Amino acid sequence: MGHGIAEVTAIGGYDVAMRDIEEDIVREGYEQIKWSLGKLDEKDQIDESADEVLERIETTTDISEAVSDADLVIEAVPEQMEIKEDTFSAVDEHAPDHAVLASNTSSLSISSIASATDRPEQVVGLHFFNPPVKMDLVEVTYGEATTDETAEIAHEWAESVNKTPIYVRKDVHGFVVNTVLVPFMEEAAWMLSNDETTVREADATMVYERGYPMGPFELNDFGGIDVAYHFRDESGQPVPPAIAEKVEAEELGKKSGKGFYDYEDGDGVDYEPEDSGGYDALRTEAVMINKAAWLIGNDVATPEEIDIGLRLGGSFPEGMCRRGDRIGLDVVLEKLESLYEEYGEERYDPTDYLVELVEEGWTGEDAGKGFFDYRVDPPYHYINWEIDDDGVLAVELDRQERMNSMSEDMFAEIDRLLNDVDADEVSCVVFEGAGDRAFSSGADITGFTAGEPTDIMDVDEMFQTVYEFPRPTVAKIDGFCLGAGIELALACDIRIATEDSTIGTPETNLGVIPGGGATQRLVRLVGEGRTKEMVFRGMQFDAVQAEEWGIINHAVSDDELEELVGEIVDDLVSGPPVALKAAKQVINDGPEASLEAALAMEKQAFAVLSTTDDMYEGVAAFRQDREPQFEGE
Ligand SMILES: C/C=C/C(=O)SCCNC(=O)CCNC(=O)[C@H](O)C(C)(C)COP(=O)(O)OP(=O)(O)OC[C@H]1O[C@@H](n2cnc3c(N)ncnc32)[C@H](O)[C@@H]1OP(=O)(O)O
Repeated sequence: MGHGIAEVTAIGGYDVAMRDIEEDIVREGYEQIKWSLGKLDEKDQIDESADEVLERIETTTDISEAVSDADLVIEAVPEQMEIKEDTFSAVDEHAPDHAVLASNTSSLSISSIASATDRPEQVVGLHFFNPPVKMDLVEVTYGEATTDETAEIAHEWAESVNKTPIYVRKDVHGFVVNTVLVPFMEEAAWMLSNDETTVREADATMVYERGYPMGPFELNDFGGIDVAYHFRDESGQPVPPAIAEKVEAEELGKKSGKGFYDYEDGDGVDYEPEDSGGYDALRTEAVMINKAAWLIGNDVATPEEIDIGLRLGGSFPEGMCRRGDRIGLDVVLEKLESLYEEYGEERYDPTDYLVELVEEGWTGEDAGKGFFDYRVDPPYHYINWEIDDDGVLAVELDRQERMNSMSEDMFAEIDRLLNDVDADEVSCVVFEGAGDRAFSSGADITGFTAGEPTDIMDVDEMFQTVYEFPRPTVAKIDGFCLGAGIELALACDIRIATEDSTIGTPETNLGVIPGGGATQRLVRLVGEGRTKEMVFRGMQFDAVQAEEWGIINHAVSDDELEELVGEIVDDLVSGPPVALKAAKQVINDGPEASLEAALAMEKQAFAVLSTTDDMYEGVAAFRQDREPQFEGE
């Protein structure tokens, strides 16, 4: 883990001294960084060359040499308190007074670690997820003595190396992510121990019916069953027998060849969709939501932070606060109360904050408020947007952990934004994807088996809203643009992409067809033959071919993208708003009418426009040889 953190830090532009106790170990870490940077360089995922980044990393076995001029020291030694304390005490002795000392522990107390130093107020947790190069999340954890200033320095530093930090405001065991995530595995293990489920039934239900990326036993095997065991044991909590027995038998999961599944003599993870059902998913989710409520009620984290943590750290399709608001907190509370009555276990005891919300009637989205407030300016979780002084509405699809794939919520947020925004304040809309990998990789596939067919069919509303939005829309594509991603782009008026972006309609590979308008919009754009070939074969190709086929307007180099989109936007901003609106309407509606009717539509629009102030302004500007100043009147 240490070398991964060193790599991320160097990619972020910092000089790094990487220290381990033996030359061989530190060299091995360096070689791994070199290999990883080479791969990133090859895939064009770093701005500099691998060698340039490597130049910023030096290795040593001498702790004083490593830390004597450091501003930030990040420890990633084995998870044993004694080793942590020894390391912190040595670092404290040699690091400059101003230096912040951080621990990458995932389970030990920051306060205890800090007590080995004379500067506990400058000690903080910086918990990375594995591998740090790939995983975006960092938990910034306060110890008892940590000052806001120290936590802010750590938070800002994490942002500066392109990570997404969340604050963990109290030093609680498991911090934010594991506090909520561990019950996902544990509750299933309790149910298995009580013969209330089977491994396959639990995994299949959570994946195929509830949309989680892995089942609880699959996840346990993946992360190591001993890790789950120690997590419980360290906190003095009883361990589910199903987990303890596996650890005793040294069946620790994938790494040992056998866990809940058999990876050596069996088929490994082998549950099927038909195994789902029967498992009490709400029981698991209620316990997790109860934990989330406990974190909020005790000022450890906000609902936003918890949900970002679960999405980025646990690859969950949505956070548990959002999920709780959807399920209904009254339903969750009722479930917990009945479990508490039946089993008497502390984990079912509803936390005060959850009870308070329900008593106040704030039971979730349907009530207008739950963990989140949906009443005024409901939150946008999956898109970022702003309108600049020129009226350019920039919409960024932001679900980077899943290639900006579109969940039901993201579809709804785009639709809501375009319906709620005052179109008169908008000159044009530009859609793009957050991060540097994708515009959007399509609809969220994990939602396919979890949702009702009617929910999935509802997505077309958003595409239609985009298509009919009365202002010009532009898709700025850089990276994967697949499935619903290209369908959103096709609903836009103009599409610009970087040359190596991947455009395609892979839906038939999933046994479905495009459902956001591609079959119809593509056929109108590129004809039946090409549409059928693309859709039937689930084709994906680069933007140069997409331009050749007429699917996008321009394929440009990485350097040219901003410039060309900027030029187009400038033209749209300075164009005559009423005429652009009319042009869009006539161009959109014309093909659905007979030529005669379409020409009549155009003629009528022309006639109306010829009475506008903008037309007089256009003509006057032409005569006076100046740029027109259109007012949209
Ligand atoms: C009505 C509309 C219907 C549709 O749109 S159907 C969906 C059509 N789209 C697709 O079939 C594309 C699916 N995605 C892919 O094929 C690949 O991804 C890419 C080629 C885009 C990229 O591949 P790579 O570079 O190897 O990345 P990675 O590890 O596959 O993706 C990173 C994380 O993103 C998740 N992800 C990507 N696309 C989707 C998606 N469309 N729905 C849900 N998750 C997605 C992955 O699973 C993974 O996640 P983890 O890191 O947890 O393993």
